[in-house]
Amino acid sequence: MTRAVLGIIGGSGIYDLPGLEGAHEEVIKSPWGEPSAPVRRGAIAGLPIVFLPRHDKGHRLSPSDINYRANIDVLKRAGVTDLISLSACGSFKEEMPPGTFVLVDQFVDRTHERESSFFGKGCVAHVSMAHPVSPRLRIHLAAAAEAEGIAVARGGTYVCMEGPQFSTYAESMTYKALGYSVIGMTNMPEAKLAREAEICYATVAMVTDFDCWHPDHDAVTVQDIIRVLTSNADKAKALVARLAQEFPREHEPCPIGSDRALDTALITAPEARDPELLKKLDAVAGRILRG
Ligand SMILES: CSC[C@H]1O[C@H](OP(=O)(O)O)[C@H](O)[C@@H]1O
Ligand SMILES: Nc1ncnc2[nH]cnc12
Repeated sequence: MTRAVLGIIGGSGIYDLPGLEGAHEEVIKSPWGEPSAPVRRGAIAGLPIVFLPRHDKGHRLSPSDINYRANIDVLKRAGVTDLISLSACGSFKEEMPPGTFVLVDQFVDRTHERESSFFGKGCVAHVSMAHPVSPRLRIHLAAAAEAEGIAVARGGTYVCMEGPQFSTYAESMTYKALGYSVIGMTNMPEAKLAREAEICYATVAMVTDFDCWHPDHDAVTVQDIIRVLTSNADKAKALVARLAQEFPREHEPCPIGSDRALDTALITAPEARDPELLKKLDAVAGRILRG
């Protein structure tokens, strides 16, 4: 049995997690470079929690400047088994207005300027991303949201754009026509890297705006987003507190195998592997490489 450690990545408006018992900062070194910030470790209702603000305090980092590999690597080193991303997003659905928390179950990756894999030359791996979100985490999140009286949508597709500019009207209309639910700039490659690191991942996509497609709403601005962020952030913190109270203390095996994703992914023959890359993979792929 593995002890559950819940990781929380705070997005826009969530730079701290108040209420962490015994909270302390920990600087964790990563061979993948600088993470966004030191992690903040503590507990809620006795459940170990590791918090990382992806834009750092003061929102210093833009989505394209975040070192997603270092972030996931340090969370893995910190022992995180289950990871929740708290993210602001725009909505393409009338029935998902600002204030709605969308428990997305799919992602579309339209980013193009980010390192999106731990693997590559000297150790090639292809993990499945067919089902990118842990169904178990979504169930726990839905129960916690219900208990807190938070309006949730159970399922939806999050399209991740590169940014930092918001979408054009044509892009927004296209995403809407394609049936996507929400848009943001950060959950890819984060979700892919979590899968490679065998960490179960789920997103709470917290709607702040209708992007720019809605005939009755102006095109989104950061000022509009900030107005909604504060109340979303308060609800998110209540959600996390409730989730932690109810969360199983032993990591539950993932029904879709997110926590064993590398069992079927490595293709490079042992004798063709690059020792330098293997060293960097010590945390992410240690389970499978050490055998
Ligand atoms: C401040 S609006 C745009 C910004 O907000 C979202 O960030 P996060 O996912 O970290 O909450 C969105 O992805 C953009 O990065
Ligand atoms: N409309 C939008 N597009 C991209 N990222 C966002 N984050 C919050 N709202 C957004």
